[in-house]
Amino acid sequence: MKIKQDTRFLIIGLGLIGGSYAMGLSKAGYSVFAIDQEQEAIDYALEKQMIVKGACTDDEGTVIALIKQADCILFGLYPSAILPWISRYQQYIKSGALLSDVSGVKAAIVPSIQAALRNDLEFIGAHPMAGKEVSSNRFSDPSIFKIANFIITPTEKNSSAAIAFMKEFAHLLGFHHTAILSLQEHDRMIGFLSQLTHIIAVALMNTSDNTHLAEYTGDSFRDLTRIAKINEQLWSELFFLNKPVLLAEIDAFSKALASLRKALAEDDEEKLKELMRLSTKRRKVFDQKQEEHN
Ligand SMILES: O=C(O)C(=O)C[C@]1(C(=O)O)C=C[C@@H](O)C=C1
Repeated sequence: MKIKQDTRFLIIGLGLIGGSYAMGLSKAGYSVFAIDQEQEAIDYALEKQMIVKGACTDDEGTVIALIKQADCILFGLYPSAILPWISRYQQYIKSGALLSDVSGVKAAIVPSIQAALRNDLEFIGAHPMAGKEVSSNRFSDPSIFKIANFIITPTEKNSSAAIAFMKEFAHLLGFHHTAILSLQEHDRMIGFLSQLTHIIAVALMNTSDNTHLAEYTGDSFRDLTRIAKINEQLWSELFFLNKPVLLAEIDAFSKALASLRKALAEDDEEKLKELMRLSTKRRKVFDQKQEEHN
């Protein structure tokens, strides 16, 4: 299984990431097709030449025709919507096709998808670590992948050919770096790196009604709360699907916050400075690793 110039990609769900995949693949010369529940998303993708052909979910005849000719199907759907889609439509998928997703959680969804899939098809999880604080394919922009990491989460059900295909896919979309993680490693990593950060941004924004402070703010508040403008449907689903990991991360964060509070309340200047030196040291190592990466 290799990406060939005539490989036909079908994107299910033309949101920000689905749309950015479509745009990037089309720009690289591939034939991209799409299915979305909104006719408006299809029309926009056609107008911007992100896809060759598209179908709205209720146009059953065209949907089935597009599924039948696809070599690679990419789900830009919410995680919980993938399995029902597969149950309904896998009967039409071409034998040997590869399926993948963009979901921010893996252990809760990948094993059940793989178990439900026909034996002549293969599903491999993937997570593009890129996004914006807006949804809709109107904001599609494949340049968001340029500085981004791409994570592939194979299981024992995946072939080395499928892993190679996804690596090549990440390369052709311009991802900066590709990593391989198990489903559990992925979910532990994402619980801290992405989910806890969204929780903190929401909590910070909700600490008080701070909207009148817009005319005074500097970068610190702006940077820390950019992601507080959040899609509650998607993110509540992601949080519940990774609940034990996220609860543990929230507890660890609360502990870190409590030690800062304690040092301040007890006028323990040395402790306060020690905590700041620790964060500075860790952030410097993080910066260094990012630079080595670039
Ligand atoms: O940059 C943002 O707005 C993001 O939220 C991107 C982000 C992240 O948390 O870093 C969010 C979700 C994706 O699954 C991957 C990356």
